[in-house]
This record gives sequence, structure tokens and C-alpha cells, in this order.
Amino acid sequence: MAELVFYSGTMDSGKSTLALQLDHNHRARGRVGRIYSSHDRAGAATLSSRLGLSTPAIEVAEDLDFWADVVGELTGGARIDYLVCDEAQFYTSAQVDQLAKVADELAIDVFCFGILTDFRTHLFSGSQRLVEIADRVLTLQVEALCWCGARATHNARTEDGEMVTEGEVIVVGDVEDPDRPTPQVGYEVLCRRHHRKRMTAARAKAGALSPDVLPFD
Ligand SMILES: Nc1ncnc2c1ncn2[C@@H]1O[C@H](COP(=O)(O)OP(=O)(O)O)[C@@H](O)[C@H]1O
Ligand SMILES: Cc1cn([C@H]2C[C@H](O)[C@@H](COP(=O)(O)O)O2)c(=O)[nH]c1=O
Repeated sequence: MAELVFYSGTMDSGKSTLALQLDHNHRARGRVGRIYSSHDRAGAATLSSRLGLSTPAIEVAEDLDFWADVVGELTGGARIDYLVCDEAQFYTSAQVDQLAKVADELAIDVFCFGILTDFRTHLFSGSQRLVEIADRVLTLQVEALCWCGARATHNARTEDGEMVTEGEVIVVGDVEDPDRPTPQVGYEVLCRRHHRKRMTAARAKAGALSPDVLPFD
């Protein structure tokens, strides 16, 4: 039985790396895969990992129909054993339903990778549907860490190191270096406590450096 599997984790937890490794392992055993991604940081039609590996992919625009795409390929004589679907949080709910149909009706394994929640802590449309209908939802084992050392569970959007809570849901970007915050939109992974308090690494550092205001004897 083919499966629809959702590998989930915060930003920078190794999802794209795992997607590339999984594709490599299946290809090494003679299986034929088809790779999709959406809004990858490295550009359209690419699946890239921060470890430096990348591969061409089919760009998933809102109007891509997975069922039609896969059936078209099979009808043209291609062989497909599995799909690798990165940045699946950006897929529409209907597209995730199409992926389930591909697994069930065509016996093709579908491996999806993505973050669960956006910078406001709300589920992305694709992730919500995957949690609802995937055969398995797996959390990545390499945990990204908050600046305090706790497990990071939330993806914060930052500007100049300050967390923001308003804006477009989709803004492509990377986790920023806390020692060099950029004025552009960046991201930082935080534990829930520090996401709730909007306490980014830059803010914590500034707090630690500020002079005591209490009158000490
Ligand atoms: N210089 C490095 N050395 C070792 N591991 C690194 C390095 N840079 C990034 N990584 C690893 O790569 C992970 C990010 O991989 P990536 O697949 O791009 O993440 P995701 O797709 O989840 O955002 C980091 O969590 C870290 O474990
Ligand atoms: C939280 C959040 C993230 N994004 C974007 C930022 C990145 O381009 C991707 C996540 O990629 P990764 O491989 O998991 O690091 O998603 C966004 O558009 N909106 C958000 O709220």
C-alpha cells in the first residue's frame, strides 16, 4: 500500500536535507521519483538544503494539479514510484487531496516536507490538510533550538531582530544570524514561551546589556 507521509519540523530542522536524502536512497535502489517544491529560497523549480545540496524540482504553483500532472506523465510512458514534495505548507488543501488520490489510486508513495505553522502560529493550508489526512505525520529528530536552549517549536518573523506579527503569510526568507540581524524580513525559531513574549535573540541580548535601572546601594 502506498502512503502519504508528512515530515514536519520548524524552519532549519533539516526537512529539505531529509527530502534529498530520501530521494537519494530510493533512487539508489532503482526507484523513480518526481520532485516538487514551492517558493524555495534558492529560486523557483528548485529543492535546496542549507547543507549545500540542491536538485531541480517542479514548481508547485496554485494552479498545479498533482493528479493531472502525474497521470499525464504515466500516460506518456514515464514510470513514477514516489513523489517528494517540499515546502508542502504552501500547497492548497485541494492539492493535498490530489496527493492523497495519487497515493491511493496509483499506488505511488508521497513524501511531503514542510513547516506546520506560520509566523502568527496558525497552521498553513497545506500543513493543516496533511495533518488531517496523511497516513503518518512525523516530527524531525534534529531539533532546532531557541536562543535559550529549549526546543524551538515556533517560527518567528523578524525585522531588525524584532519579532513582527502582521504581514503577508508567504514571505520567502531565511533564519537570520542573531549576531548580524538584517533590516529585511528574516526568521528565527523560538520556544513557545519566548514566541509568546516576542523575545528574540537580539532582544534578549539587548536586555542583558542594558544598565540596571534600580538604585542599588
Ligand atoms: N554548517 C553546518 N554544519 C552542519 N550542519 C549544518 C550546517 N548548516 C546547517 N546545518 C544543518 O542543516 C539544517 C538545516 O537544513 P535544511 O534542510 O535546510 O532545513 P529545513 O529544510 O528544515 O529548513 C540545520 O538544522 C542544521 O542541522
Ligand atoms: C514561518 C513562515 C515561513 N515562511 C517561509 C520562509 C521560508 O522561505 C519557508 C520555510 O522554509 P524552510 O525550508 O522550512 O526553512 O517558508 C513564510 O512564508 N511564512 C511564514 O509565516
